[in-house]
Amino acid sequence: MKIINTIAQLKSIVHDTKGEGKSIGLVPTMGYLHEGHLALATKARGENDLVVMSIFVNPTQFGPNEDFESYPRNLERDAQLAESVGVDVIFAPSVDEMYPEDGGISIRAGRQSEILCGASRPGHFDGVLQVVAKLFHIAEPKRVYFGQKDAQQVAIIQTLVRDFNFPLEIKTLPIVREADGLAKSSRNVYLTEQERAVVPAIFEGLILAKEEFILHGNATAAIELASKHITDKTGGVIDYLELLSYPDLKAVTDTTNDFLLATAVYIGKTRLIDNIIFSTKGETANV
Ligand SMILES: Nc1ncnc2c1ncn2[C@@H]1O[C@H](COP(=O)(O)OP(=O)(O)OP(=O)(O)O)[C@@H](O)[C@H]1O
Ligand SMILES: CC(C)(CO)[C@@H](O)C(=O)[O-]
Ligand code: BAL
Repeated sequence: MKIINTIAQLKSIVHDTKGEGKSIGLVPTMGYLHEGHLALATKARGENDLVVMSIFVNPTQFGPNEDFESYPRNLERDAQLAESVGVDVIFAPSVDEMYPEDGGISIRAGRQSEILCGASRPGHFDGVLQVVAKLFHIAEPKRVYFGQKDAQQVAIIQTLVRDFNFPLEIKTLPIVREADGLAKSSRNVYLTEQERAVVPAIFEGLILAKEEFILHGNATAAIELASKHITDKTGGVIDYLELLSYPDLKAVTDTTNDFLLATAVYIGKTRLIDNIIFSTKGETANV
């Protein structure tokens, strides 16, 4: 496995790979890898000739009071894990390599970014689109792999690919969870032992809400049930807990087929997100 830091190095590898008629799978990450990331890489390994994983904590998607500086980083550990699942190339550029000067051109995410995480993190999805658009151009992947844990991110990137005609396929994988249901996240390392013990209640709350909604069709009651469960059990502060149609992220109607039940919860200073995507019959939907 190669670890490279410059765009020129990656472009050269891409040029050679494409010249041989081989396919490239891209797994964009911010590093500090866990089984969620490794599931994406494993899937990519099975479907592409060359697997490129980017590891880049992208400053343009963090707000001024967010955790850009403290976000966990450990390239050595990440490299071992990535190699163990067959990643061929880690692309780990510096901030200067990706953004050579201030005041360049940015992308503005559309309607789907005005709600959920986009409402509490203004500009976040503009930054995500900026970096993924660059990665798509640099790595020229045939397939790009994202986790459903960031369901709003997937929906917005699908819109980017459609509206800007990127010649690639977005592949989405289900959320990988700890044994007690907590969604795996690099930010879980921020949790104290006491916080870690109570956070499975976030997923429990989502399940309660989903079951309530499937049984009675009352979104407000479902959300109240989940909010109460999560607040009572974790002592956290709910940033949002909403039921929307997926992937268009609009208010649900009688004709909605796939639902996104999504939440963000502050546990102390740590902001955790989780969601369930399901169909009218309650089955987990393919996204
Ligand atoms: N538990 C998970 N299951 C499946 N995919 C995941 C999971 N966690 C992250 N991913 C996916 O991995 C990719 C990289 O995500 P990222 O590096 O931000 O990891 P993360 O653990 O979500 O970090 P954090 O939530 O702390 O920002 C994204 O496509 C994301 O959706
Ligand atoms: C897609 C991504 C790597 C862009 O920085 C990031 O938002 C993430 O890790 O989900
Ligand atoms: N996976 C989402 C990246 C972020 O929180 O900025």
